[in-house]
Amino acid sequence: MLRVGLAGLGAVGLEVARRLEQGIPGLTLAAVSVRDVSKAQSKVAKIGAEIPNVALTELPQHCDVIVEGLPKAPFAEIARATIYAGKVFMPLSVGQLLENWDLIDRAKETGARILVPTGALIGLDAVRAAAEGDIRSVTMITRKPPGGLEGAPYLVQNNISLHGLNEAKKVFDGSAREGARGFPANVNVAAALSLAGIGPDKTRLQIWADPQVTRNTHRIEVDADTASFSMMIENVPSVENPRTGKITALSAVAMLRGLTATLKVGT
Ligand SMILES: NC(=O)C1=CN([C@@H]2O[C@H](COP(=O)(O)OP(=O)(O)OC[C@H]3O[C@@H](n4cnc5c(N)ncnc54)[C@H](OP(=O)(O)O)[C@@H]3O)[C@@H](O)[C@H]2O)C=CC1
Ligand SMILES: O=C([O-])CC(=O)C(=O)O
Repeated sequence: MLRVGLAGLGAVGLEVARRLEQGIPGLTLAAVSVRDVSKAQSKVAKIGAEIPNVALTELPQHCDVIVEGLPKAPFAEIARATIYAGKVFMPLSVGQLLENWDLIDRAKETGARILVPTGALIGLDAVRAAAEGDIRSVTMITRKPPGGLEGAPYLVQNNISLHGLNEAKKVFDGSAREGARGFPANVNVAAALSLAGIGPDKTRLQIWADPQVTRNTHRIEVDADTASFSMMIENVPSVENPRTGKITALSAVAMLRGLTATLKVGT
């Protein structure tokens, strides 16, 4: 059995916990790291009773695989602990991976693996395949309800107000790296896309605050020597955190399942 640990039990962590509790062949929920055990326990009864709640830095001692579903601030703590311990690290705060890039070299030394789920996005299988050839351009266009973008550092730093918006407004146009830095709770998907394709500096990103949309919408356009493709996903917001699409947690579950599956489909 592979022992899974969950760092954070919000929209991502709680759903992954529920699915593990229901049973996934070859995987067991071994430990969690949460701030409020009683809050977690009201949703997954075994937490704190049979499943230990431990400090973030201790989680890797109890587990083979860690799924990270934290805000930006504690990311580095769990990422470092997991990678230094040579375990499998599955981050959802992918933008923070770009900010802690030294961890890739450290993982090569310790034997750790960093597996990034497709998350709230689509089509990273095709982008990875195209990257084996020559990709000319990758562009992502994200549309979110203005409320979902409120408080983003880029908006604050540039005095961009979304108050009373009644038509779509482009609030960012730049590289995936700059976008992930300026909107750390909003476009981890752009960081993942960039890692699958041509990197965070060449991947272009537009972010629109759009009062007409109720779902977080991401469109990808890729031009490569092997194929040109465009794909769009409209994410249903999760109950625990409306900024996070429901499919994000399920993407991590699908990736976990793939760790032990006999038959695995997709690149
Ligand atoms: N890659 C992708 O496609 C996507 C990535 N994301 C990203 O994934 C991450 C998780 O998202 P989501 O689940 O919605 O986030 P939530 O805000 O719903 O949950 C975060 C969880 O982390 C807990 N937490 C905060 N600080 C600590 C700490 N120091 N130790 C332990 N637990 C802590 C919170 O606890 P408490 O409730 O007590 O504060 C909460 O349970 C975010 O960075 C988000 O931006 C989101 C969507 C798509
Ligand atoms: O859920 C989404 O649509 C994407 C998201 O928040 C992120 O990438 O951080």
